[in-house]
Amino acid sequence: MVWITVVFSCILVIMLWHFLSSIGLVFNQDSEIKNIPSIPGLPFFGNTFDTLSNPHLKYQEWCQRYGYDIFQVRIGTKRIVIVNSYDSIQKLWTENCSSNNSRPVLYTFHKVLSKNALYTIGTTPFGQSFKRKKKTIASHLNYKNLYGYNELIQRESDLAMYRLMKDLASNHCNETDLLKFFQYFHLQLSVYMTYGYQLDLDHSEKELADEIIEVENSIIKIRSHTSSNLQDYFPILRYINSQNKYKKANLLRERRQVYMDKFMRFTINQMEQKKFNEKRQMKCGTNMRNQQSFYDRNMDTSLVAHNLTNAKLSFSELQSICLTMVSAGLDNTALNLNYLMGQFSHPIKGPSLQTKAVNELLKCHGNDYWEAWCHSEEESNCNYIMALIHETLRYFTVLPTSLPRYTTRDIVLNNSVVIPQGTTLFMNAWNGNHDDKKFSHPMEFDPERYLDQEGKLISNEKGLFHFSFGAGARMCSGSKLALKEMYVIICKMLLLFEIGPPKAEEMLAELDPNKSNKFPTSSAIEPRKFLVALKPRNPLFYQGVSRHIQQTLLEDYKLKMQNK
Ligand code: HEM
Repeated sequence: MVWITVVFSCILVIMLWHFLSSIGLVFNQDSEIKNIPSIPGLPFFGNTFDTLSNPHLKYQEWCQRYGYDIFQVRIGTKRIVIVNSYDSIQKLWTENCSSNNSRPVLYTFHKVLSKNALYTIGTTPFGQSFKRKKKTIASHLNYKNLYGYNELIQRESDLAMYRLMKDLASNHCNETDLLKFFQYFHLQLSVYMTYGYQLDLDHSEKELADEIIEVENSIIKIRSHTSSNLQDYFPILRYINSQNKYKKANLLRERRQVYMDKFMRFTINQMEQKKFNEKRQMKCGTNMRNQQSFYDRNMDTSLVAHNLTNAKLSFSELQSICLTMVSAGLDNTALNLNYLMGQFSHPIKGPSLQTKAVNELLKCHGNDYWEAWCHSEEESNCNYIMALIHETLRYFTVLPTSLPRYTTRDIVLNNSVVIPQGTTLFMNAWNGNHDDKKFSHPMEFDPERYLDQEGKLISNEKGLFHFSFGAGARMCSGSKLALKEMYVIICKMLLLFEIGPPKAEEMLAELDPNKSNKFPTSSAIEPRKFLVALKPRNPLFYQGVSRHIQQTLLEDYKLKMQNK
């Protein structure tokens, strides 16, 4: 009798197991890829627990411990190939760029957070829609188009600097955390470039800017490759406490929708208003142009205005591009700039870095502070500043595991190993950027590594100095904008300020990105808060800049804000 019950129970368990796996509730594990070493892990969980926090460091450790440069891990049901060394990343990402040009579709992000398929370009799987979106953003952010934004970048950076000077004066304190300041600058620029919308950061819209920064930052955390999204890898978790789990994601989506709709409505209204004004002008012969601010006159160049009238895109594709423009560089650009300010503020190495940078910058502009101030947005012609930027991007590696890739064809490595179509690849950008076969003393911050003996920026045939913007077909589309923003802001910060350490030692920047990472489970490195002390480098020039901005830009800016 007992044995009948046992057999019957076994059959029931097997049937239940079969049924649950068929609906994806239990283990439906990807099979091991042949000839690629596997890192030993636990039954059922695989390597999940080892990779929840600072995964790039774990991958680096495995690379050293097992001597494999490319290996596979298993996170729950999914196999992931991790690529670690500079050479292998370059080979896989650039030489096989048409085979690894997609992104994995993940349950939480693509099916829960991004209802209505509204996700950024960086998370869009390969296909016709992706191609249309990528082409549009690439042409908006290419050198030629960005050149047209020089005047805007000049104005916005001047106004941002003026705001900083005013804040320092009104707080009667020369110590500050610059992260928000850089985020505001990027946000104001990208919102205008996207929608022709000028955020009023001095008055009513500071809260709106803070809301955008907070929501976008929280979404980045939800998007972490593994740790916060275990339900992507363990389907059964999707059914446990699902209401609560997705509440936060849904709330963020709704909050995001509010400002995205606000900006879009604004541009559509402005375009209609413009048509109406043009008709009126034709009828009455009045010229409205003189009463318009710089921002009104140039709003036609915005991405939305341009693509609403030359529509090759669907409306949801246009929204997806807008989302990318608002969110993609907001943290990345600001965090890199802030990290460099931390390097500058360091009591030992910081002063010599700054002196060299200021001298080299002035040399490019006939040793004239004003020339350097007024022309920094036109050409990024100071090699040393460019080297500083690339070293910051390399050393800090804000996205240490980059963005995941998904293979659309088989990739054959060394004529023997096949990475099959449909495999997820992670780039260990941290390891590639700190690979001592490519970068000598990789854990030293040394901008000179990017300069040749004559002090010129080392040219790299493929423009690949590091992997901080990714590589290959899905490389960052905003890299030129990010470089330009960083260049202008670094020049202006250095011309205005000597950047020093704060009084309190505990508020000094920690320069090892891994030691200061506030969120080791997130996909981006975000250092803990630190302060820098700012002192006018050249007090006469400092006063002059303040007067110049008041006289030349503030009137126009106020006109725009009054007309809003
Ligand atoms: C310092 C600032 C930035 C860093 C470090 C950065 C980094 C990255 C990285 C690592 C990727 C993934 C690349 C790959 O898979 O190979 C990426 C993708 C992307 N980035 Fe950036 N980014 C920055 C700024 C920006 C800005 C300012 C924009 C636009 C306004 C932008 C737009 C994009 C887009 C559209 C993609 C997706 C490309 C694709 O999937 O084809 N990024 N970025």
